[in-house]
Amino acid sequence: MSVNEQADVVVVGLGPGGEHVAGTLAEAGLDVVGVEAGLVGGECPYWACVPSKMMIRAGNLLAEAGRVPALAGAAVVTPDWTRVAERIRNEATDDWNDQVAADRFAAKGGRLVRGTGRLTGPRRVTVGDRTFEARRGVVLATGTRPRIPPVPGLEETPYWTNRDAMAAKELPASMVVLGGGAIGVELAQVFARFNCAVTVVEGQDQLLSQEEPEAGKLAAEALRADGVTVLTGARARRVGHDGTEFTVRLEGGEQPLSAERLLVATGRVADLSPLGVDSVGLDPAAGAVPTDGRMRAGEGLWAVGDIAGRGAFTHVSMYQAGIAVRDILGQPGPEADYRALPRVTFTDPEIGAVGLTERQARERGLRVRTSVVAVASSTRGWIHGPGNEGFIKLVEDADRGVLIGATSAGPVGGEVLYGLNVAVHAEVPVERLQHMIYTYPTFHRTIEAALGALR
Ligand SMILES: Cc1cc2nc3c(=O)[nH]c(=O)nc-3n(C[C@H](O)[C@H](O)[C@H](O)COP(=O)(O)OP(=O)(O)OC[C@H]3O[C@@H](n4cnc5c(N)ncnc54)[C@H](O)[C@@H]3O)c2cc1C
Ligand SMILES: NC(=O)c1ccc[n+]([C@@H]2O[C@H](COP(=O)([O-])OP(=O)(O)OC[C@H]3O[C@@H](n4cnc5c(N)ncnc54)[C@H](O)[C@@H]3O)[C@@H](O)[C@H]2O)c1
Repeated sequence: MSVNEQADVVVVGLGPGGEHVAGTLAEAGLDVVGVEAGLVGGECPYWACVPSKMMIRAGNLLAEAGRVPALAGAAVVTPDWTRVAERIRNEATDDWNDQVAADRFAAKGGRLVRGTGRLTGPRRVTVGDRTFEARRGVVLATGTRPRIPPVPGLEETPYWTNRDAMAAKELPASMVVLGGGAIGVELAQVFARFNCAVTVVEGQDQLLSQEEPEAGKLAAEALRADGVTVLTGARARRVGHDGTEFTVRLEGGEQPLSAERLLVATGRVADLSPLGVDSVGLDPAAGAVPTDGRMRAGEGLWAVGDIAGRGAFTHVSMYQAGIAVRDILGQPGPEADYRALPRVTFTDPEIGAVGLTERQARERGLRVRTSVVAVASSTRGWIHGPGNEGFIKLVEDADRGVLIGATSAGPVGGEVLYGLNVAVHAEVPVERLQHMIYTYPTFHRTIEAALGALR
């Protein structure tokens, strides 16, 4: 009979959230087992945030060079994807090898167990033929996988997900992107800037459908300026592949789209059933693990990151990890608060947002004042010239006189968002924001103009 192994805490999944929990608890002196089925570090460093932002950095350089003639003379650039692919392989992912991360965890005192973990009861995780009993409890941090929509024919084709796109040594000549959310728009723009003919097929009426309509419109204009064909309100009816080329037939469309590659970027799902959540009384068919403000999902059970369903972002997973760590160590601190949840889509222009959209605020029955001011109308935006597209949109709870949402789009729009993030998080009265000194001539001075334009 095998004897169960003991630990203080077992963390299942070592993406950004799980790695942070496991490493911090191990450093604090707990006996921590970290279970990882893939690479220590998870999606973000190997197939998501980091390599995609390296691609974007490269694409933005090309675009900036294209603005030289208007402002500074002449520039001839020759896009070469091999430089991007090499940087991702050599600098970002170590050729998709996680030894450095595994060693880092071991150096903190953690015990790495490679394999697929499964809950087999309260405080119990089984990995292959080993079962671990966690004295303090189990932390679930297994992230998400791409959601593949049930479009007839799609499953039988060699479609790409983000993983294939991040590992591409060469770019296809043409690509259809299914889904115009964060992944779809970021990668569509990069690929187009490296001369791939891209078509984005988005089911909703706007790109970035969870953001402000102005954000979706701006993203569409930016993509079109880079030569991307943007189809909104468009749904794939059937997908095929003849060994060389994809065909995508759209609902109501006559001519099918054809392309060398098809990237599916239609959201993410958490797979709770194989995780054995039913063994602790949770619903395996649910879309996420429900958690309280301390990231508790039950007795001796916590969940952090994408799997908690409160925003699929690395910064959310790290934030929740910090809260779970405090709770496990019995340390005081505030509970999770998502009022000022920030996100940035790293297109050019960057589109950052925090808190509620105008529509979400109105749906909550709030009395709302809003404003939208173009970055180009600010001194800095005007000086910047080509590439100055963008805007600040503010959403104010008029009864309380505080901002509850904002969008910052433009050059470094994600950085400019920071001030708005503070305002929403700390509930700084609009009246006080209006009487602050804003450095001249910065992009963020558009915030001052937008505060004055609230109606
Ligand atoms: C293309 C792309 C770009 C992105 N860009 C950004 C960005 O710029 N900024 C941002 O904030 N977010 C971005 N994201 C989202 C970000 O990658 C995720 O929110 C983040 O990785 C989630 O972290 P996590 O800890 O929840 O899980 P993950 O990173 O998904 O890691 C989960 C880990 O658990 C492991 N695992 C799963 N099941 C088991 C099991 N049963 N047993 C053991 N191990 C298991 C997996 O192998 C994986 O390593 C991007 C995502 C994509 C796809
Ligand atoms: N910069 C960032 O922070 C960043 C970048 C990439 C991804 N991410 C994270 O990863 C998550 C996943 O990204 P994503 O782009 O896959 O998801 P998403 O939810 O952001 O967007 C998916 C889009 O696909 C559309 N869609 C769904 N089914 C469709 C269909 N059958 N046909 C056409 N369109 C369809 C949706 O309407 C939606 O607009 C994001 O929600 C985000 O949390 C973050």
